[in-house]
Amino acid sequence: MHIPLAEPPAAAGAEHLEQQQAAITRLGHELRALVEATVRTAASADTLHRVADGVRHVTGQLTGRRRARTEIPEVDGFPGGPRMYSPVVGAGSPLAPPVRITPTDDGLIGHCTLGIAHEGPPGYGHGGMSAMLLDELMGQACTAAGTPGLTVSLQMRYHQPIPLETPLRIVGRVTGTDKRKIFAAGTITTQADPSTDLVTADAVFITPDPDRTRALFPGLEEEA
Ligand SMILES: CCCCCCCCCCCC(=O)SCCNC(=O)CCNC(=O)[C@H](O)C(C)(C)COP(=O)(O)OP(=O)(O)OC[C@H]1O[C@@H](n2cnc3c(N)ncnc32)[C@H](O)[C@@H]1OP(=O)(O)O
Repeated sequence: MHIPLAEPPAAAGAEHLEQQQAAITRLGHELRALVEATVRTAASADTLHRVADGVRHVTGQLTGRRRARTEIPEVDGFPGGPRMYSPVVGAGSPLAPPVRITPTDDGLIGHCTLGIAHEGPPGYGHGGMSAMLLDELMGQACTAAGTPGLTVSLQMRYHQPIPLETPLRIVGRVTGTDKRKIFAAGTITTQADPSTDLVTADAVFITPDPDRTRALFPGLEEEA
């Protein structure tokens, strides 16, 4: 089964889409600022209770239709398009750094800075965050190469701790294919010193067969 990559939006509706994405991006930015303030604050218990009440009030304003679990958001393109709520690249997700990705001749490069909210050892990034960053970059590299797949194996090697609040460079590239299997490799370095690998990874992705693809992604089936 050929999995069609997401098309760019048609001109009609593109303006609405851009406005929606801009609003989602703005809310994501403010939510990340809230998360950052939350994990750094030394505010008193009274202040924390007052803020919690305020946040509960704000959350109550996000009413209306809720997206179903397998529904692909109208602001997204899947696979190969924007993922506004991805915990890695989603501008609208308070969980995401978010990573900004650009294509290269050999794969993809991502840029991001991890904050205290992504801390593992004090002052350094959580190992699970590194795995998430590399899984995403390698997965997106598979899609960019025209062979989208799901991760079935992820081998991580942690050489040095990832410094927080330091611009990072994440590389993902496809190294080979074998029928439905796609092999990929990735590295994390700082932007200042791209020749010193801090974390490296190898992964295997598999393009699901047609029946599995339809079962896993009913939203993709409707679009295709
Ligand atoms: C549409 C995409 C959108 C892609 C969208 C991308 C979004 C990016 C998101 C980031 C990445 C993720 O988080 S992905 C989420 C985390 N991953 C997952 O949840 C995947 C869970 N796994 C699965 O659902 C399943 O394993 C599938 C559907 C991926 C594959 O199942 P299957 O189709 O039954 O495959 P199966 O027959 O078992 O295996 C096919 C071939 O691969 C080999 N194989 C199986 N496992 C491994 C393995 N660990 N290492 C090496 N090789 C393996 C088998 O021996 C066989 O080789 P041979 O006999 O043919 O030689």
